[in-house]
Amino acid sequence: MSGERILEVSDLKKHFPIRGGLMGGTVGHVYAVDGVSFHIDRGETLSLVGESGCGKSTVGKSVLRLFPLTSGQVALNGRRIDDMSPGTLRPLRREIQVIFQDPFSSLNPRMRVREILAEPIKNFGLAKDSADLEERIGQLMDKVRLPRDAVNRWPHEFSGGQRQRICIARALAAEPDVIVCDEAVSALDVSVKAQIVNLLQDLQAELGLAMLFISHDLAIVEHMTHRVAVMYLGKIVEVADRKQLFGGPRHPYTEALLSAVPVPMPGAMRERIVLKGDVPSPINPPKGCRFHTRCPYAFDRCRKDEPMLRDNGEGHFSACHLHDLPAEQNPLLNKAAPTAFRTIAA
Ligand SMILES: Nc1ncnc2c1ncn2[C@@H]1O[C@H](COP(=O)(O)OP(=O)(O)OP(=O)(O)O)[C@@H](O)[C@H]1O
Repeated sequence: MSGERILEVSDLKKHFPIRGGLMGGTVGHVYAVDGVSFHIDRGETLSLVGESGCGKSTVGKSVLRLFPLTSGQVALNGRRIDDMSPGTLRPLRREIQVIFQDPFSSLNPRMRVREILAEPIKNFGLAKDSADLEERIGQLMDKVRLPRDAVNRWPHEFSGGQRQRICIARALAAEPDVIVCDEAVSALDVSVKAQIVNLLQDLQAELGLAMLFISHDLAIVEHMTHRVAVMYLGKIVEVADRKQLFGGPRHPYTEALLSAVPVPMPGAMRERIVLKGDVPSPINPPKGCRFHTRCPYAFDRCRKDEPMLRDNGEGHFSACHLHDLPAEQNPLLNKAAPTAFRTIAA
């Protein structure tokens, strides 16, 4: 990785107003994203993981500026885009592209593949002439390993995996620096999933793309990411390098999430940690640490003070009061082996 910062997000908040009452006024807010910071460098993948409803997609949509932000900053290639007018932002949209989960609904059924790929090239004025346009379209098909003559076909003539390749080609057509993959492989069959992940990794290495990989599937993330950020109820609770995070989680929520990831080893299984209760509502998040209502290690302070995300060693960030206890009293540091690798005979 070059260390060239492509995307920088600082204290991002997105609160959706809840309308109600007789006059239809604002009666509350959904605190979907409530103070999230991260960065992604050229050639790097940051995966954003967490249970459904924790705010992952809202982070993705916020950095794509699909709606106005409540507060915070988003810098793309060093320029702030969070407060840009739609007109100023339009040409910069080339630099950040998205691949959504459902390749069936994200392609216009009335456009052939050629037109789908030509659209961003034309919109951003990237082709010199029609011969250049045609060559670019051909090269995009090569990049995603589809035959060039398939450009004359309609989206419904392709399988799910092939359609996702077309979505990737469309994202690449704009020559972006960063791609947001919002559950981009979640709807695909297992074998197709692996092929698309491999393709994304190859393209990243070839083009130096930065990737924000939004996923609830930790088994996929473990296979392909550089760093991981774990979200819970609108906040990032842990960020670390892939090996650090999977090898020794420093937040009880991450520890529980990892305990549910299957181990690719016959006869072995992880010691499963089942969290009590449901995820609280993002309309009225718990005071103190948002995770304390479900945390197996919660103590008094967790119910009162909100823990800050901070470096608890070697760039491994977590937001948990346990790290203020003496090491021998910190249950996260006193495992026989890190949860992710602890196996017990089946
Ligand atoms: N437009 C909206 N208006 C009101 N609330 C919203 C809106 N979009 C999302 N939310 C709420 O914000 C919270 C976070 O949603 P978000 O889709 O970002 O979560 P997620 O982690 O991506 O979950 P999933 O994987 O299920 O999509 C949820 O409680 C959701 O209901």
